[in-house]
Order: sequence, then structure tokens, then C-alpha cells
Amino acid sequence: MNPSPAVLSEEQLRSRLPLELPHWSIEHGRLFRRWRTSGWKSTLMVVNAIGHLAEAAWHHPDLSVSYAAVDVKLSTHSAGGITEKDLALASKIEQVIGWQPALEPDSVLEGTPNSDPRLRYIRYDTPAPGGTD
Ligand SMILES: C[C@H](O)[C@H](O)[C@H]1CNC2=NC(N)=NC(=O)C2=N1
Repeated sequence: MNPSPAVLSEEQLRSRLPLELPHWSIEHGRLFRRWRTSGWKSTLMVVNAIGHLAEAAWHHPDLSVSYAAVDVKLSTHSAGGITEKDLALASKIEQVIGWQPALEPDSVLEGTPNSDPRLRYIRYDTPAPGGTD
């Protein structure tokens, strides 16, 4: 079992977040990120994807789930604050949930279309051209 990493200060976090996790903030002493979706089925897919990453990491967020949004809140319970573990899992969540193949110049994958509202999935902060918003 790894020893609990050191709790990061608010100052350290405020200087690192804009560079490392620009879509994340600090709310009530936890890293916070809201993912907006097209509706309940998409919401549950996002919840399950985050759930997989958390279990694989053995580091778990608190999630608030509503019809078209998932709020992710991260802190290290054993350390009593935000640590490198939270930053690392937040980064992985951002990579995986925020993944839009259409933004990768050499990707052969087209990504979720927005031509048909019924196909919409995640409402990205910066939607790819032709992608879902
Ligand atoms: C019970 C306890 O939460 C677990 O042993 C592990 C796994 N997941 C965890 N997740 C988080 N966020 N903090 C922890 O300290 C932690 N500890």
C-alpha cells in the first residue's frame, strides 16, 4: 500500500490547474469538473467510464449525477485533501471522457456525429467540427 501522498496547498493548485487541468476547479476543497451530456443514457455511459478508471486506479471520485450532467469531485480521503493522486486521476478522466478523435489530424475515427440529435453524446467544451456540442 503506497503511503498517502502530501496534501497540495491551494497556492500550488491554483498555479498548476490552469496549465495541467484547465477545465477543473477547486470547490469545497475538492477538484471539480462538470461533464454535460445529451441526456440520461449518455450520462450513465460517462459515469461507467469514470467508474472503470477509478477502480483501475484504486482511487475514487465522488460523483453527482443528474439527467444531463456528471459532476466529478476528487480528493484523497486518506490524506484529507487534494494530492497528486487526484491530479493524476483527473488527468486520465479528462483524456478519456474528453477524447474527440475528430480533433486528431491523423485519426481514422470520425467521432460522434452531430448531424442527428439522436446520436448526440457528450457536450464538449470545444466540440470538433461536425461533432456533438
Ligand atoms: C476505502 C478507501 O477509500 C480505499 O481504500 C482507497 C481507494 N479509493 C480512494 N479514493 C480516494 N479518493 N481516496 C482514498 O483515500 C482512497 N482510498
